Amino acid sequence: MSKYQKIYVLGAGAVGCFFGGMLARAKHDVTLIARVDRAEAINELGLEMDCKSFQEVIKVKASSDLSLLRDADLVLLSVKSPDTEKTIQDIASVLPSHAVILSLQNGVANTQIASGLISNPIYPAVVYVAAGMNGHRTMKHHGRGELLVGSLQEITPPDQEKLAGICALFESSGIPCAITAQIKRDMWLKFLVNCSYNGISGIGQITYGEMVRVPEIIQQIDGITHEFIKIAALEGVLISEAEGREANELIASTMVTQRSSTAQDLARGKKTEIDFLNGYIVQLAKKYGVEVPYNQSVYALIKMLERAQHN
Ligand SMILES: NC(=O)C1=CN([C@@H]2O[C@H](COP(=O)(O)OP(=O)(O)OC[C@H]3O[C@@H](n4cnc5c(N)ncnc54)[C@H](OP(=O)(O)O)[C@@H]3O)[C@@H](O)[C@H]2O)C=CC1
Ligand SMILES: CC(C)(CO)C(=O)C(=O)O
Repeated sequence: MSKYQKIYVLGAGAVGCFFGGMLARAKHDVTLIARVDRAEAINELGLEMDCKSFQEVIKVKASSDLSLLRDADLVLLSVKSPDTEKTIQDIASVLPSHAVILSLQNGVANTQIASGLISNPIYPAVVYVAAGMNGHRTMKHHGRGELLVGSLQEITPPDQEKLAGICALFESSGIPCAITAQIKRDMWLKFLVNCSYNGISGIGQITYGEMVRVPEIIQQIDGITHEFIKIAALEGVLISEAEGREANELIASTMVTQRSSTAQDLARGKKTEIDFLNGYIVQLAKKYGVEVPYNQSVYALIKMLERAQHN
């Protein structure tokens, strides 16, 4: 029997509904924590999973009540990065001390932010899935769906046991999940593709498949990647140009019809995660006295679009 009996998905958006839905489909005890309207819609009619390999309506509990987390064994943190701090503060007094948090978020800062605010064990996951929400109760899957999990510190035997339990839970639900001893590097490799694709997909509101048909966009991606690799090296993460190119190409070929989560935020008039993506690279570049004009341009353009929406 899994040690993670009570699972809460904190942030029932695209990623939360994909992974939470898969766990609920495999009959695990899952509650999606969502905004009120979404929770009502899912409780009333179920979560529709429009996946590459199946289309089903999944019966899963949903609520906007964070006090439910008092009996949590596992929390899948799937709010956007700008919401991490407040969300963790909101659950800090509720969550039992044994509950484990797994961050399913992009970027390389969330686990550290969260662990500074709560004493529960918290692990990062590197998430390769392409998903979006159509309305409140339909999750549209555009490709992949696998996880790498690890610890930002050296993996101790108790960490190993917790991470193995998490992998067993996901594997039992049809989600490939592996423990990696080099999670920092794996997070940076995923972070790279987010810097390459998310902003540009958002600016153009275009899919990855459409993006890579434009030679000038390929040049932009190459420029972003070149700068990114320099900054990663300064942060102690060595990624070769060939690895970077391969990581980028794999996204375009496995998630052809996806628009980035940043594009989805802009389309909804929501603040994006850009400060945690290209903006983070810009911030590090300032610290190291390095120029990153490609990342700076994407960052500035997303900031402009965000501001235009909020004026
Ligand atoms: N979409 C994708 O394909 C992928 C996304 N990711 C990453 O996963 C993370 C989640 O992304 P995604 O699922 O796309 O984001 P979404 O915006 O679709 O989902 C987040 C959801 O959490 C809700 N939320 C935030 N705070 C609370 C709260 N306190 N109580 C209840 N609900 C709350 C948000 O509501 P509201 O919008 O009203 O604030 C939103 O519905 C991000 O870090 C993203 O970068 C990683 C891989 C792929
Ligand atoms: C993998 C990818 C690029 C999928 O869309 C993603 O992480 C995102 O959109 O934020």
